[in-house]
Amino acid sequence: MAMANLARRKGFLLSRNLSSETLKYSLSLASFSRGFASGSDDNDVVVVGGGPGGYVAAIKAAQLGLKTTCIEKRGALGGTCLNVGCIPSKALLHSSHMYHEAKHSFANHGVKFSSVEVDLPAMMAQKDKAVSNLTRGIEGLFKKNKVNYVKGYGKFVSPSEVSVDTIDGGNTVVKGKNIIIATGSDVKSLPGVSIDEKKIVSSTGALALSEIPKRLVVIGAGYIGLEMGSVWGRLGSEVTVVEFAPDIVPTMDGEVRKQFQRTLEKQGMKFMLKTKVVGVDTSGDGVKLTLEPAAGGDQTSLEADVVLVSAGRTPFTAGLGLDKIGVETDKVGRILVNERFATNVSGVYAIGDVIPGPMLAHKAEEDGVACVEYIAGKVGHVDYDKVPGVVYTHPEVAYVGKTEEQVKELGVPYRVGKFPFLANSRAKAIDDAEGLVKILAEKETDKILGVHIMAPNAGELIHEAVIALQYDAASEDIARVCHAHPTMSEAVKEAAMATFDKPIHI
Ligand SMILES: Cc1cc2nc3c(=O)[nH]c(=O)nc-3n(C[C@H](O)[C@H](O)[C@H](O)COP(=O)(O)OP(=O)(O)OC[C@H]3O[C@@H](n4cnc5c(N)ncnc54)[C@H](O)[C@@H]3O)c2cc1C
Ligand SMILES: NC(=O)c1ccc[n+]([C@@H]2O[C@H](COP(=O)([O-])OP(=O)(O)OC[C@H]3O[C@@H](n4cnc5c(N)ncnc54)[C@H](O)[C@@H]3O)[C@@H](O)[C@H]2O)c1
Repeated sequence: MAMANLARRKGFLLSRNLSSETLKYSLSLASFSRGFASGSDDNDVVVVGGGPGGYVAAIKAAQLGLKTTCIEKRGALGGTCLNVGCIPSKALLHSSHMYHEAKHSFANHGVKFSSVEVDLPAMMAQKDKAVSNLTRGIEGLFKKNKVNYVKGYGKFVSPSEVSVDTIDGGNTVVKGKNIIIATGSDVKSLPGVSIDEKKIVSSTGALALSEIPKRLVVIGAGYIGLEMGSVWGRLGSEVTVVEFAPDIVPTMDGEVRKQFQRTLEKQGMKFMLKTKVVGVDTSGDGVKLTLEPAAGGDQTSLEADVVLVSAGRTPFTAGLGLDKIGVETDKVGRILVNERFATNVSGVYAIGDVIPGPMLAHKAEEDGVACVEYIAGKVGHVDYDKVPGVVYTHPEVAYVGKTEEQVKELGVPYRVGKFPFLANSRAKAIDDAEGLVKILAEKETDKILGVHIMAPNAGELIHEAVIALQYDAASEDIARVCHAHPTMSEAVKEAAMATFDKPIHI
């Protein structure tokens, strides 16, 4: 850590003065970097794509004193996450949760209504307002940081030039000494299931349905399927999730996943695991799906009004001209980069969903910052093993580090400490006590290997664990830290106590 800080400070001092000495330093640290602009029209950094990876990289580059342009085709900044992903889905998750609580839980707290109903257009308008405020906010940040913003579709004409078909019908060529590809991802289509965004929708269509479907079939029990299934289930749809694998959310700890599935089932979600969709027929009023066991066998059918395809996402590089400049990709189309986000083509970098690694907004942001720090001759830092994952259902499930299955596979002797929210005073006080904290630690050293939380606010609670893992903390470190009472966070402390010794409250 001390070394990294020293290198950061050194890089900072040098980057304030873009002299030939700076150039030498940055070239020696990042030999693939083509250096910086010196008074010409060329940019030091051009970013293609204005999502969480791209816009954050652009702002950071400008903050480091680099002349920066960001090219974005959709006419709004924020990418998938802000426009059709993280933000609109969380807006609808919150609104639908409020409706569900009002309908099913408020009376338990002594709050009674004569009636409660959904105003779907108002709910959608609230979501759209949140999105447009935030996208405009990023434009404001670009202005504040002097990032040049070009609205249009970019394609490489050479490793240092991007031709942009602008959204107003023109064309311009943007030149850059360093070009960062941050073009993100798109929905993965399934053979024989064509998305029309009406009856068969991707997440984008599922975020903008004009009516509450009576029957919603979700293909894929991953993040999108469970979050969007929860939204429409709370608003009244009968939700059936068809999943090819034997389990929901394959990346989750097995024990937590089982509890999570039971909770979702109690909420009314139905699961058909080890099942594949082999055909869809949209010729009638609704949709008729043909299903088959994943291992093969007799076909069955299932009727739906709307089908959500959420079986993963795929890197998006269409029309970018990667072949023209020879950028290498893997067999699923992800751009291959080294530890400094450099592709095989000198001066061309890639970050976010378009490269291997978790397809998450916060990971894309970290990539973006680290990538431009390297370009500027500084030290960047991203640790993919410590990127938290959160499913924003109710309760939420959040995790960081290894699952128990992964620890077993490593063959490291380990201890497990668990604490249920049923024994947490705050969770009981607010009558929202479903879930647990589970901590895995190395037996010999007590070093924390993984933390898994299912709780109403697990997505917030997990950051204590992320910091602990980042600092190589032991479970005893968390257990001996004073936690405020009454808070949900006390369950993290108690689980840590259960890991290295004994909890108090169970
Ligand atoms: C429904 C949904 C919910 C999600 N929820 C979460 C969540 O809660 N938390 C989380 O961490 N992640 C979430 N994600 C994932 C998250 O959205 C992505 O991981 C993240 O957006 C990736 O950022 P990115 O910058 O790599 O790419 P993107 O956000 O996809 O941005 C890429 C941008 O590049 C632009 N572009 C592409 N090609 C070109 C070109 N040739 N020229 C110009 N512009 C171009 C695109 O228009 C796009 O705006 C969600 C995704 C979906 C679909
Ligand atoms: N809360 C969040 O952070 C959040 C929310 C939404 C999306 N995302 C990101 O977006 C990405 C895409 O989300 P997603 O839910 O589409 O993908 P996912 O990878 O999370 O889940 C896809 C699921 O579909 C299943 N599947 C694959 N092919 C299938 C088939 N033919 N039939 C049935 N099931 C099939 C997989 O086994 C898997 O369980 C995720 O990787 C995630 O990182 C994150």
